Amino acid sequence: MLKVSVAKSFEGFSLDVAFEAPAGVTAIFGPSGSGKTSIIRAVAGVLDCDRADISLDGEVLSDLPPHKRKVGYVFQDARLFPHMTVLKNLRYGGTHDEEAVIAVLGLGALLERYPASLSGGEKQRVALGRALMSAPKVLLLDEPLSALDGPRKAEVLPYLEALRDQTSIPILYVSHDMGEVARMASRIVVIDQGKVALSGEVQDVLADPAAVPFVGLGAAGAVLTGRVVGLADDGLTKIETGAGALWVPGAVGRTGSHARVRIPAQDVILSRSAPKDMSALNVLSATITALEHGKGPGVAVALQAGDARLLARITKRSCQAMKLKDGDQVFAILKATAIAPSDVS
Ligand SMILES: Nc1ncnc2c1ncn2[C@@H]1O[C@H](COP(=O)(O)OP(=O)(O)OP(=O)(O)O)[C@@H](O)[C@H]1O
Repeated sequence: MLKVSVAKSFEGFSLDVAFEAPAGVTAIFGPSGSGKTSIIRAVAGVLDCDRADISLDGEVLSDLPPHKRKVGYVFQDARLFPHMTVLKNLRYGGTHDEEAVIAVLGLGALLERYPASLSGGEKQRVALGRALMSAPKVLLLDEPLSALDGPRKAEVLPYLEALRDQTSIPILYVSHDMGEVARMASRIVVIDQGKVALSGEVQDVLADPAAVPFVGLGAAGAVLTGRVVGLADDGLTKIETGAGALWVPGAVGRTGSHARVRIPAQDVILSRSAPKDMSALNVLSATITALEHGKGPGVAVALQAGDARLLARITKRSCQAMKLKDGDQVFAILKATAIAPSDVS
């Protein structure tokens, strides 16, 4: 377990946060300038803090200089040495588990190449490999995909997921992109103006109506976990989740594999009665557990569907017309095509 408690004042900005990150991915999410990079720099030991209590499995890191902390740090840009081959860049980090690292990041065919000949996604994979070969006990990823375009991101994400699944160290993952967070992270720490606004399991935090003001309307929404049942002839995949069965577009994973599906709050429609003669394929029976009226025209509606939580964002007008209140039974309707392939993993 990584325990972080740090404070630092700059002119006009002060950071004061405390959170814990177990093995696996903890996302550090927040708007630009909220203090995410400062947190990462504090853990790495390169920010001179006013207060720093950082420990890993009981061992105090904050007293150690950066090179003794055993942290791997990957930045937005790969920062590779241009005059060294990929292999030499990797070995600059160390030689820990070299074969396994090269395999998990798919670097075998790139080893003799120089950074100038690599795509942005390939460079980031090398930067990840270099960090891993130093045998880190903590991995710090500061927006590792933000400099990449959509297709490059999509190319690197599966490698990041494989890395996540094969390592058992805490990974702090800074990102602005909730789709990425929902895919990669099991926990999230939401930072707002240098403070922890919310933290916890991704499923719980994102389905919490109180998260909407912090994560933004577009990012709010549930993350459901489930198992792939199979691909139908018409190109839709069935996923059995705690909230019920969902149909999502395209071929998604092997039958029996684990899947996560992000359901953005703004893509959920509510109905009092079971819809008939309607094109939407995904209709989940749910109970309202909370209603949070925003400052604008919207209401965030928290729902319990089976053993999963969902979040819907509807208008105040609809909420009044339907007379919705806590404890009401409703149907949550989700159009299959609204589930983007990148939101399923
Ligand atoms: N060395 C410094 N001197 C003065 N102010 C600083 C310094 N480092 C960071 N800050 C300020 O601290 C605040 C938080 O910066 P930080 O880079 O941690 O935010 P962030 O959430 O990572 O932002 P972004 O998403 O844009 O990278 C900003 O207002 C920034 O200007």
